[in-house]
Amino acid sequence: MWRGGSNTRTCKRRFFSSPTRSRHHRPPYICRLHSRGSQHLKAMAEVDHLAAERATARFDVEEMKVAWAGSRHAVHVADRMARLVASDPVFRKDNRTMLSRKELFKDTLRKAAHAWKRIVELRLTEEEADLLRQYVDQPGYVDLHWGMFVPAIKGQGTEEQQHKWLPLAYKFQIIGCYAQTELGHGSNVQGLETTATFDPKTDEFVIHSPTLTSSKWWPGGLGKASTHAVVYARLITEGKDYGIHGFIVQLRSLEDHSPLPGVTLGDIGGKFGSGAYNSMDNGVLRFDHVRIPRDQMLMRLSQVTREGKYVHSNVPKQLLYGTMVYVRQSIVADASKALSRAVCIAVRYSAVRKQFGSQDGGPETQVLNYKTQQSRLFPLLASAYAFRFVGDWLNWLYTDVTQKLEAKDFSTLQEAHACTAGLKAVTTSVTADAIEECRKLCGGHGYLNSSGLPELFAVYVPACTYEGDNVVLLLQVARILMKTVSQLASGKQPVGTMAYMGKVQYLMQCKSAVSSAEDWLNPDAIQEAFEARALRMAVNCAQNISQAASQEEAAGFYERSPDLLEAAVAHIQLIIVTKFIEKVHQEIPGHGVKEQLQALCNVYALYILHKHLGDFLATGCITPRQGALANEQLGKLYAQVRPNAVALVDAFNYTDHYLGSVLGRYDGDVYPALYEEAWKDPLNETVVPEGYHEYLRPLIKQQQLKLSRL
Ligand SMILES: CCCCCCCCCCCCC/C=C/C(=O)SCCNC(=O)CCNC(=O)[C@H](O)C(C)(C)COP(=O)(O)OP(=O)(O)OC[C@H]1O[C@@H](n2cnc3c(N)ncnc32)[C@H](O)[C@@H]1OP(=O)(O)O
Ligand SMILES: Cc1cc2nc3c(=O)[nH]c(=O)nc-3n(C[C@H](O)[C@H](O)[C@H](O)COP(=O)(O)OP(=O)(O)OC[C@H]3O[C@@H](n4cnc5c(N)ncnc54)[C@H](O)[C@@H]3O)c2cc1C
Repeated sequence: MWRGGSNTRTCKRRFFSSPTRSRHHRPPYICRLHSRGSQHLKAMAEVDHLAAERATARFDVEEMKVAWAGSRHAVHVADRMARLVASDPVFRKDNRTMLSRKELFKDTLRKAAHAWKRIVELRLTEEEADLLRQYVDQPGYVDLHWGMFVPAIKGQGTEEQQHKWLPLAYKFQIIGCYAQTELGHGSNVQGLETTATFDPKTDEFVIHSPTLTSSKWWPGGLGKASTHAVVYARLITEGKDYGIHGFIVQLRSLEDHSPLPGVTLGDIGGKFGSGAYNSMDNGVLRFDHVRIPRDQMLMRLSQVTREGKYVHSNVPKQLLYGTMVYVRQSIVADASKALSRAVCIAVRYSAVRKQFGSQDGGPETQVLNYKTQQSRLFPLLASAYAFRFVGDWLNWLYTDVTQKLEAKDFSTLQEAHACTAGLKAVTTSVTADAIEECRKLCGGHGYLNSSGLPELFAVYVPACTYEGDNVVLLLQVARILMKTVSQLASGKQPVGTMAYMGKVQYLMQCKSAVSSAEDWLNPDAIQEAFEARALRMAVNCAQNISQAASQEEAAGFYERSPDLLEAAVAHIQLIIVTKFIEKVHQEIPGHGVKEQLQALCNVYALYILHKHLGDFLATGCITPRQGALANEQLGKLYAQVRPNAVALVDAFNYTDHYLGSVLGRYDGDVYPALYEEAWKDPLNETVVPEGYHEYLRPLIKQQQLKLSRL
């Protein structure tokens, strides 16, 4: 219907020699087809191409929305904020990938200012304001201002410092960022080089970048927007280096935004993908003996007295890393958002897209009906739900640990570190790979910017690196696992998410009782297999490290680090599976909702088991036959998910604006939208492209001349 080949050919001839034309003077063929497209769009606007899919759902979608969002209130607020953003033309984002870097950055400033205006005008609550910013969906300096600068002051500043700085930040009288990473060091925080030397004569710190590699490099919001930063630097007083501490440093004038004396700063340059994270002004910063008052050192954890004496409060020094722990837990929640967006696009489009299957001109097969499509897509759908629930749990853990820390109980600090680091690493790696898989699941159209997937990938993929490189974070988890295994012999009972290791005698020798595919639907069977696999992998690593008797323990750890990574992943996957099982055990209202979540939980667990079958077999937790039965059950579960798939992504409750994808439209009317979108590209502003007269015409003429001479 839309393959108007003959029209196109005629018109191309007609305009071959015409000069460039603006979009407002479209050639008739474009206008004709285009207006047909618009009319069609209008006529079809009320047609729901996915209605048949929605009709097959065997559960109450509205109640699933509640299960996904966490409460009826959460659904309501999110819905209101999403619509507020979607209906406001300032928040338009469909042209983002076509903007130059400068235009994109200015657009980000405009959106941030407009969002703030709306927040103030409408007197939005903190919860509403956070959601509004989320739905604006454009990385920018505000993410770092609210996400790291404010939390760093809250977590590491004294009451007095909070009292002074937070009201300024809350009202945007200052804009802040988090300046930790340097050109030479990011992962190794203790290796940072920037210095903060106390000068008792003036009661000031002198902040200095002694080398090129000590230049701050990467902080978001630093390049162009921030007036202030929390800067991490080596504290030197009385001639002694006391290691890394945080300092509030003003960078730019509050009058004209020019850098203060001794401060050199700018943007570090374009990043991966069009649009995407280029809206963020990641920056470079150097200090040349910049002086700040002593009371701008964040002094909650340790202090420097007027005389220059260093005093460390009686708290673990790792509390300095508290802001990173906070952000890592929020990144897990973000993973489920990014993953669910990609999956929503791929599921809806797979239900619309048809290929093959008809020999006689009858209807073709929806690609969602292909078993291969299901086996690639449904585990990702299940993972989105799994990450959502483990994210909620992690948020609870973080809040609980924070309350304990307030009461000077540091016993759960290690648990918080291991869970935030490990879950951040696993969920971001899976999500980044899954977005790319969703792009492939959408075939050629997935590669178009208008599918929304390239930009989502480009925005998301640095999450595998920022807030801690995923490998570095998993090695932290592995270290804690090794410590826990080594303590088992002394009878110390592990707690929290490590508690299962206390069942070492049983888990090291247990054999799975599964004898049919259905047996794998028993959560106890799944739990036991995952616990045994994780523990056996950790114990194997510990034995291998200790057997390298000639080596220091650290050298053994280094040698075995690839295996340790896998052991850490197994432990984290166990946590995700456990939290999903616990969620499904709760009372969940709504017709069919619990059954669907149960099915997704089983898909998630059995998919991981299938994917990592080598681990399960090598550690002897299950037999090859039991592995085959798990795969058989997985196939049955996919068939169960199939009629519910579209409704399961509808439950994410995303507006078309937030999804930003012509393939993921709620109404499934994909083709006219794709067609319409193509004409918006700046390259289509003229029929004859710029450069034709300089390069194409002479080339063609030259060839014609050569041919005519033959
Ligand atoms: C819908 C889509 C949306 C997408 C999202 C939109 C955009 C959102 C915006 C996001 C913006 C992102 C901005 C990014 C910001 C940043 O990246 S900030 C910089 C982050 N940097 C890092 O994360 C650095 C990583 N490195 C470290 O954390 C540390 O260097 C290290 C690797 C942990 C090592 O630390 P070190 O001090 O050298 O210690 P170790 O010797 O390894 O360990 C000593 C003991 O300390 C314990 N420990 C380590 N860390 C912690 C911690 N955080 N909390 C508690 N305890 C910790 C460790 O276990 C050791 O314990 P013991 O063995 O008992 O001694
Ligand atoms: C988009 C983006 C935004 C950012 N925003 C900020 C910000 O706002 N503020 C800020 O301070 N920083 C920010 N960062 C910096 C970020 O935190 C660091 O890039 C990150 O912590 C990784 O450190 P690195 O770059 O030093 O990587 P490296 O450590 O140099 O990593 C390079 C490679 O070495 C490997 N590696 C490193 N150490 C080990 C080890 N011990 N064992 C095995 N392998 C190892 C890594 O796995 C990786 O493969 C941002 C980065 C990005 C990409």
